[in-house]
Amino acid sequence: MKRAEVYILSGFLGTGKTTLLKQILQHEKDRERTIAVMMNELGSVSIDSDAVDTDVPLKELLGGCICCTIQDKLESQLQGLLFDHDLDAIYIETTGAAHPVEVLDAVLSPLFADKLAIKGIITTVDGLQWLNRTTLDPQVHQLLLEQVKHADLIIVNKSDLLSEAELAKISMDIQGLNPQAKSILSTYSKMPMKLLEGLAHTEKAKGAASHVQADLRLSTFVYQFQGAVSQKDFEDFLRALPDSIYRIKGYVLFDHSQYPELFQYSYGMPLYMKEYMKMPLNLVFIGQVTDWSLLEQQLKELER
Ligand SMILES: Nc1nc2c(ncn2[C@@H]2O[C@H](COP(=O)(O)OP(=O)(O)OP(=O)(O)O)[C@@H](O)[C@H]2O)c(=O)[nH]1
Repeated sequence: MKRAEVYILSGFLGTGKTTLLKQILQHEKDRERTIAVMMNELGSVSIDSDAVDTDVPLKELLGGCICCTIQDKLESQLQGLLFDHDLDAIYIETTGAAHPVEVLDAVLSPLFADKLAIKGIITTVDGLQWLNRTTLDPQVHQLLLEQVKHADLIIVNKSDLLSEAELAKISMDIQGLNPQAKSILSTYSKMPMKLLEGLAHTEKAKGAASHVQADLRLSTFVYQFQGAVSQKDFEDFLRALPDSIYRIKGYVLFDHSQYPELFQYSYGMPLYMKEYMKMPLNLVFIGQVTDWSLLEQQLKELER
């Protein structure tokens, strides 16, 4: 089954996300791929939707951030897109206020996570703002750092407004924060499109060796249980998990029940909610993990 590639465009307000999206859409048009766009804006009126041609399915999520207030809306819109179109890729432009972990969390609903292939997070940075970042509100400053730390590709934009020395300083800062990501200097968010095609978020996570230096980038993993497991064994498995796993959610069927439970786990805290119907037994993981194969093995053993 073809999975729709998912690209998340992150970056603070006004850093060049829409400018980037326009170029990507042109590139996808040239490649004749079927794509959809989701745009999230905090306000109740869409500002950037003109950037998207009318022949590209576009879902707008207005009036809140996908990572918090309008998660449910995102889930139903994504499900609608997947149902109505045979998509090659989905581009999600987030609000500048979105945290990358929360965006991934919002996108990966256990109902359809197995139909998506998360390809990566592309973060745009306004070079001048980056240099002056310590003058920002501390929370905004922290968010800027998180958006860079968790990116797979970083576009240091608006380089026309900076000197060579300033550009060198920014590149050093950014590579220091996230040495694994590719970072490029750009004006008007221009980038070689082969970088986009080279992004491989999940695949990279599967293939890499586990002993390499801790990877700051996020990766995701979806496991599908074939049947029921013991609750005690499942809880033992949870207790042994490393801190680098931020989030798990999905449906787990225990051998003493008829229907699965909705399972939520964030930063070490598990929560169960009874369901009263059959649900796909998908478990979605989000973390800073370079090799999910050990975890996959442990999950398989729970089913024995
Ligand atoms: N000087 C200069 N301006 C740029 C560059 N890239 C983008 N801009 C301008 O910066 C402004 C913001 O760009 P957008 O692409 O709308 O940024 P955004 O991240 O989508 O903004 P939000 O949707 O508000 O979060 C626009 O007026 C762009 O024309 C650049 O490299 N240099």
